[in-house]
Amino acid sequence: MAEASRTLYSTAFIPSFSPTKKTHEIHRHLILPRKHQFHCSVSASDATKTAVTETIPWGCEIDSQENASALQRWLSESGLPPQKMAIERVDVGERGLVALKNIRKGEKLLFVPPSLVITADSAWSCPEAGEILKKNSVPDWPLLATYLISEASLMKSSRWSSYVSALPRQPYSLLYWSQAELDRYLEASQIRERAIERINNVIGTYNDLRLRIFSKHPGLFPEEVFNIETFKWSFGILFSRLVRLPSMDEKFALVPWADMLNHSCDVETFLDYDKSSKGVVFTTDRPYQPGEQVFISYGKKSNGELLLSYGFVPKEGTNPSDSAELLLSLRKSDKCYEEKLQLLKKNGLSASQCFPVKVTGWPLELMAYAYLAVSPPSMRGQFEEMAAAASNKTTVKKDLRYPEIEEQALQFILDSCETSISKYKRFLQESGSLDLDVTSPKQLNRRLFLKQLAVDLCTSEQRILFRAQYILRSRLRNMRTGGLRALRIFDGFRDLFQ
Ligand SMILES: C[S@@+](CC[C@H](N)C(=O)[O-])C[C@H]1O[C@@H](n2cnc3c(N)ncnc32)[C@H](O)[C@@H]1O
Repeated sequence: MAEASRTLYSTAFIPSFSPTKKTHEIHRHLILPRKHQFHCSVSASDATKTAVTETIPWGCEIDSQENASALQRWLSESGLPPQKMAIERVDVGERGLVALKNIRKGEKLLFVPPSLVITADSAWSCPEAGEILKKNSVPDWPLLATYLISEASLMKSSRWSSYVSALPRQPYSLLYWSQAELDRYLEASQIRERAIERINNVIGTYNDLRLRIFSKHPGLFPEEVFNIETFKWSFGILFSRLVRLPSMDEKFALVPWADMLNHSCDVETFLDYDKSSKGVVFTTDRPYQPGEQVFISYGKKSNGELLLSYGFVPKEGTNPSDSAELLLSLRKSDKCYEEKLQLLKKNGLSASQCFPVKVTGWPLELMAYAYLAVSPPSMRGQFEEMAAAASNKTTVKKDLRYPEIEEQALQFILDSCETSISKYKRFLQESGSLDLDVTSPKQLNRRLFLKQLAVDLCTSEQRILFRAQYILRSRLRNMRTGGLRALRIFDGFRDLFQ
């Protein structure tokens, strides 16, 4: 868990946006107050999706060099200092920043001035609209989403016009997958649930704004402009480009130019505000030669999280922060089911809970949950401490040990792991052996592109679960053979005493 908080501190791009997420990740990002959320069904049918791309008049094709060059010109004219990088077409991420000169390890780059950064405090081209949102205490994420739509709709009369024109018209993220696509391709992965939750959050946020604000000021927020399709676009942009700047009071920001940097799992550097140079910078943690693409880290995220927010999956085995969510559930047949459930709820958990498993192991919370799930009624006195240790919201002692039920707990985790592996196996067998090395949906049709992403994700998650399965089986084998040996010795003693 300490790892999780450290991870989030160093996170540059911060897309997470799921207040009801059933996982052990600490939320440091802004989330909408629950009372402002509505539960709507996901309606992103194929037809809707086509409509999205057709009705969003802003932005460009994700690989457009022309719009990127115009952005570069406008930024230079608007105060961006001369750069050691330029936007170019790249192999990883379509467009990216490429070194023009030798860049040393430890060098500060970018220096984007605050005047070129979009935050919740930025001036609105239509100030009345901004004032109404602020009067209604709209939090940063929905405020920035509305700001982006408002500025985009003003086209050339917005000062951000060149920036908006260079943004992707359809950002890659699971927000743009239909319910049918999520069901078909991500059935085995817990990321499917997170995507549905996120889509519902975006729809709920939009509905809330519409009811509370837009419908009361139709002149300022006409539905032709402020609708669910445009909100999906603006949230897609925020999920894939918004950063939190630790040294700028943790402010959320869109940083033109800096947001052309792609992610690499091999680097750890992230964007921040540099008080001495008064600009947004990052410090390279490796050297680059002219022509090489320069990367930053979007944070220590699993492949599933990268797909969820950014729409890509790193190559198998290249992401040291990768994890697979393992779902554990209380058994309905458990005599103490209700009692255990109440204690879980008290600790913010539920009857089914996901825990992140890595190739290097699993969190102590997962083991505590497993102990609780298998403990007999005679251990009632320990239920409370087990439930508390299973939660990442408490600071209680987590490293619990109950030797009398350890074997059952490990078997319980193994069973859940194998149930999950069988789902991945089924999906991967049915999808055949795709290996298309796809970097752009333009190269292929959408169906194949999404399928390849899903195959890449499921292969990497399955690999992690295979590793967990191996460890669990070995431990159980050792326990059982150790137990047998002890029994045999005991039998020998018994013979002696008879
Ligand atoms: C902050 S933007 C980076 C600039 C982006 N390439 C562009 O042309 O606008 C994030 C998006 O870049 C792409 N991207 C970033 N890192 C990537 C990677 N390692 N592999 C594939 N795509 C990547 C994804 O489409 C992601 O949603």
